[in-house]
Amino acid sequence: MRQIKEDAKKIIHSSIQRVLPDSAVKRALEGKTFLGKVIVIAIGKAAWNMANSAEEILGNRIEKGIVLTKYHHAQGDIKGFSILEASHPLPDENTILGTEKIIDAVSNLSSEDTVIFLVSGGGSALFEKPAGNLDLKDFLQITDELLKCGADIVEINTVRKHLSAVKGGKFAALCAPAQVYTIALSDILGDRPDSIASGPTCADRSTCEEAFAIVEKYGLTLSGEMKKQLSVETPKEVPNSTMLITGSVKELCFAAAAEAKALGYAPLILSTFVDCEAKEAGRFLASIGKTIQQEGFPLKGPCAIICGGETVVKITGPGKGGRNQELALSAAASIAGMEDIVIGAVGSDGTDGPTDAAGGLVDGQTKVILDGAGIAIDDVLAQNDSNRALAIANALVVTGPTGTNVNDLYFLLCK
Ligand SMILES: Nc1ncnc2c1ncn2[C@@H]1O[C@H](COP(=O)(O)OP(=O)(O)OP(=O)(O)O)[C@@H](O)[C@H]1O
Ligand SMILES: O=C(O)[C@H](O)CO
Repeated sequence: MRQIKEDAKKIIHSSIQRVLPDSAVKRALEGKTFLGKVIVIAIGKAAWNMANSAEEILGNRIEKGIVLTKYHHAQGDIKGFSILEASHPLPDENTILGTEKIIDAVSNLSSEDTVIFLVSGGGSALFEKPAGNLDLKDFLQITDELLKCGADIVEINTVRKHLSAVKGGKFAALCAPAQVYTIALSDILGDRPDSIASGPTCADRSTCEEAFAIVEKYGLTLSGEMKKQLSVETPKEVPNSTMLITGSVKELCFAAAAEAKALGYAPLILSTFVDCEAKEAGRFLASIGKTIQQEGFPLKGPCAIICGGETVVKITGPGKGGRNQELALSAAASIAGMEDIVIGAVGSDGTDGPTDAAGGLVDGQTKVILDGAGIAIDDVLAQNDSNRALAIANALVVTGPTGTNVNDLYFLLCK
């Protein structure tokens, strides 16, 4: 059992290392020529790594650079860059201050100048200036409601784009007449460009009508000013902007499969679009493990079933946890007592919900340990308290900020 867990840890570590954005950003910039001034703006959880790679390629060509990332995600100074940090997943004053500095840096440019925009997931919370007369308080309220209601990220961002002065293509308009070249690391299933960090430089495909439908679907609270801003349509064309997507959950799954194979497990990538409730995904993955061990298909052990995605959680309790921890804990209930099986769920960014863990790694003993401690998994899930339970069962995965952000990896290893 110990070996299979060690193998699972290697798969987590190696797959995340292989999807760091560094070499992809370098490839995207190598050999490119820019006429006028070059301003580099990097936002999101992977902003520091992306900016650092841009600096290695462009060096003194960069007139000004700004990184705006999550607290504790910057890894030091980068020559020519201001390094700013702010709160995630809920914005704070530093979000708005940082965003204003970025707007200043791209104001008064000419049509010969270029803004290189390096964008990664987390950018929606980190890069924000409220539209119209909205303020930070309004954003805290609506973001909190959106994150707790069970809406998926495309829905969440449809609402945020209409309330923001920089999302949904509006940042590209602020850069005009300069050209904007966006290099994006995708944490959106299917890589819809205008949803990645709410598409600050993309023509927005979402509409006011869709935003109001989401408000109604989840019963969100709107002030008068929010209703007014939600009725203002986002740009449907951004002629000064081009975009390249350099990485996504697909690469994370391929990397996990390669490492599993190297460790002697026959890999099968089952889905890169898992978007159901976290606890349902956990039970489903466990059911595949049972099928393998009892029926011998779709693979015979040793094998690895690999999925990527972003599940949702409807927060109903006061506990502490995250999507991946909830998935892993739910899987633990279903594989209780089984041998030679582990199930892992991790966020590639290294943070799962408002916790210090990246996710969970469980086996047949996890529930046994929790039973022994008098902890019932169903109660924990009802309280959304997966972090505490997995800590007690020694089943947390802790990586710290990884420097990348391409959704979540779910896998099972079976012998
Ligand atoms: N107690 C909890 N249990 C389970 N999930 C939680 C809990 N508290 C918050 N969450 C979930 O955590 C998510 C936010 O945290 P996280 O940073 O992991 O999201 P993210 O998708 O990586 O963010 P981004 O897309 O902006 O990079 C929300 O979807 C929220 O539903
Ligand atoms: O920041 C965001 O909006 C999410 O991470 C999706 O990119």
